[in-house]
Amino acid sequence: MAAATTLDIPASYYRDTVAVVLEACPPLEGDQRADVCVIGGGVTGCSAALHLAERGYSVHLLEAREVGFGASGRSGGQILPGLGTDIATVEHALGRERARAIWDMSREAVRLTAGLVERHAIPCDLAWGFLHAAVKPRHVRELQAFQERMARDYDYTDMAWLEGPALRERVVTDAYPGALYEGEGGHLHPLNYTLGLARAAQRAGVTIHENSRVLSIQRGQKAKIETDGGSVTADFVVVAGNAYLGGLVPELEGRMMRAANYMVATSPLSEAQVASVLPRNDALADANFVLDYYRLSADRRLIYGGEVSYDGREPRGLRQRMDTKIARLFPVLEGVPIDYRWGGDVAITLNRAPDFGRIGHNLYYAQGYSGHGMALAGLAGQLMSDAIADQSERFDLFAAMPHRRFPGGNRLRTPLLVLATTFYKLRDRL
Ligand SMILES: Cc1cc2nc3c(=O)[nH]c(=O)nc-3n(C[C@H](O)[C@H](O)[C@H](O)COP(=O)(O)OP(=O)(O)OC[C@H]3O[C@@H](n4cnc5c(N)ncnc54)[C@H](O)[C@@H]3O)c2cc1C
Repeated sequence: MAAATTLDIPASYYRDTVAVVLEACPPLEGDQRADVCVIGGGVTGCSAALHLAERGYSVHLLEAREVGFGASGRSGGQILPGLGTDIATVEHALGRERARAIWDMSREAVRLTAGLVERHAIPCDLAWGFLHAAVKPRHVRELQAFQERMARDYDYTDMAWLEGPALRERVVTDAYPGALYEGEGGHLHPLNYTLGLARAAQRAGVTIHENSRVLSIQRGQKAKIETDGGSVTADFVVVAGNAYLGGLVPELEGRMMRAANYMVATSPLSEAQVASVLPRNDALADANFVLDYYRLSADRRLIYGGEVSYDGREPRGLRQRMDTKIARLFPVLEGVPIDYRWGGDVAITLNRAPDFGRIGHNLYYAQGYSGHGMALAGLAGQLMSDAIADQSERFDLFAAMPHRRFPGGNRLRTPLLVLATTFYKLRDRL
């Protein structure tokens, strides 16, 4: 019998529209044994667990709170090719050939997402179409150069530059001088997607324990992963705690910064309002460094994200600012109530490329997607599963990306990031 877990996720539109019920996920008790212990029940951890179980490994997944508690259950739900960083950063670090392989895998990540949704019949409202919108003339030049370069060097041609009436057919506002349309991008209900992966993992034989925060990992030929209720002894460990990991793995501290990002969901829009906002149901992100992004939900709410905070506290006047932004973009939505607002933590690396790696011979991790992990996290899970099964070539390609620690240690890291982001916010205004 399926038993519903109590979703201990901060109030959000996603939480109120959960459509996937997991088998019971009781807290870990006693001393257990598994081939692999996965730490973290977001997309990274659930995908790793699912792919490992499909390869025949016995897997225990330990989640500190509830599956989807982290970024995966709170995200904007946009699934996009590419990385959180510019492809030029990858080329600079690894050369054109490896950058090309990584770009191709980022596209594969989107296809993998769609494949998982289909194969496991995950009810997550997957829809296609994405607009990368210029806010100022500098963005127009940058996006057009990007389109040209990706077609020339990466055979990525599924993009169209839109402006004027062609753009207004997709987003009905005068705010953008132009936008790059990508047919390969799309959006979904991120919490239902994450829960759907977890349910598929359970069906493949994974044991999931919620309310089971890992407190320590004793390293060794076999690792012992401990919670306050029990332990799992495993040949391999997959660390998928991302922004929520804390100091569990000292080697990972300082390799990413945690920043909160905020979202609101309006009341459901009328058909007429939808036609005056996003008539083709695309997702959109603007080209600012501190970007705004939005899409429609299946029940026609505008799900709008933006605004950052580094101290975990909601920025003052958040709701008012979101209201103003929405009304400025779409005057037709002025006065439409905001029914929900919530926040979640994003893990940002210094170069904004994802950070994959192996510590010792048996601990794997993937983190720091820098706000671009909805599709990549699924691929990361699959690549960690491949690597554990001795097929590490593709995982190693990502792991080759060099990462520096944030300067300043624990005390100075946050102020430095705030300074850097303030600089980019100012730049966004130019
Ligand atoms: C508001 C917001 C909007 C976003 N929008 C987008 C978007 O539109 N498109 C996009 O591509 N990306 C977006 N992202 C980023 C994307 O959601 C993440 O990159 C992705 O979900 C990361 O998945 P994950 O599984 O690695 O981490 P998470 O989903 O954060 O999962 C980590 C899990 O590990 C658990 N955990 C941590 N430590 C422990 C421990 N010690 N023991 C046990 N469990 C532990 C946590 O409780 C958590 O559930 C957004 C993020 C946020 C916060």
